[in-house]
Amino acid sequence: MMIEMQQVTMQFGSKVVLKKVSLKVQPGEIIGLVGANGAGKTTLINLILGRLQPTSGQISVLQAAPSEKRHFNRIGAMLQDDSRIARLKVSEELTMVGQYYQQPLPVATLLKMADLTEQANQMVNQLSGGQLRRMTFALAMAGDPDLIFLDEPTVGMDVTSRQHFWQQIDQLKQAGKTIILTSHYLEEIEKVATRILILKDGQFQYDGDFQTLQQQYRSSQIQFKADQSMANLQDWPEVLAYQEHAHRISLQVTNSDVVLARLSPQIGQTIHQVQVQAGSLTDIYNEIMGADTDAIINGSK
Ligand SMILES: Nc1ncnc2c1ncn2[C@@H]1O[C@H](COP(=O)(O)OP(=O)(O)OP(=O)(O)O)[C@@H](O)[C@H]1O
Repeated sequence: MMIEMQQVTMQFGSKVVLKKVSLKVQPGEIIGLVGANGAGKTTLINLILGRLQPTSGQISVLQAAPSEKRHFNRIGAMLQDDSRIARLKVSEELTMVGQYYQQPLPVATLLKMADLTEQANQMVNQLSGGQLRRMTFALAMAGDPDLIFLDEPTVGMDVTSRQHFWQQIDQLKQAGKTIILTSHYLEEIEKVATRILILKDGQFQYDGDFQTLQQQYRSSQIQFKADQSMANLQDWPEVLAYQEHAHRISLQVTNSDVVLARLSPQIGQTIHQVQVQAGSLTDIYNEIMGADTDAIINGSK
């Protein structure tokens, strides 16, 4: 077992962030931890890393206490803060940090993984925001860890860097590493995670794989061409969102069977080219979070 949490509660003063949360993580799992700002994702990671003590409950990591010293060689964490060490070049900092580990990855490998080969001789404090994020990734990987934490890893990365980053994560996945990651880019989580945890109101509202989540919520997208506006569809209880653009109507629905059955007399008459797509993690997330998450994610709302 890589991680075991039993009935963990975390309070800051009177604010309860996690309520009796239990979690078991097996080797090779890629856990996508999602939830609104302030849901407690970083707090959960900090507890597992031993950077915070729970108010109550037990946590074990690699069969020992989270703060156990020997974890240093097996755990890598890319947290939200990027630290800049002035007066060191990228390759120098990676060499220096590598010396602390028993089995460091070669600097050239780290540079490749983080797509920083071209910046190897650049000063760390002169890297751009996205480059610095990649540097933080390289530093997290320096000891070739088995258990990897990635807290909003792709924030600030451009499109190409982001793609390169997820390719690396895919390789780590193939290599059997265990990864816990948070991201507000849910399409990224959907692709890479073998298990999704949705944190809301201090507990996991969902814990399982994406396919099961899709079946459970049956949230889907229906798109079609219509001869006229059909804004009245917004009143149907199964319709979560309605969009119309140049006679193309797009619906996010809770149960596509019900909606299609009701639309069926019009299909081929006033409705054409019907397409149905299973819901994305973003659709399902919106459904779970309900109306109180207008702020969300990816600017999709
Ligand atoms: N050291 C602390 N002292 C007091 N409150 C804290 C502390 N750390 C976190 N909190 C509070 O705990 C809650 C959870 O914070 P946390 O950073 O874990 O959320 P998150 O899910 O990671 O959010 P985000 O998506 O914004 O990163 C927030 O309300 C936050 O204000």
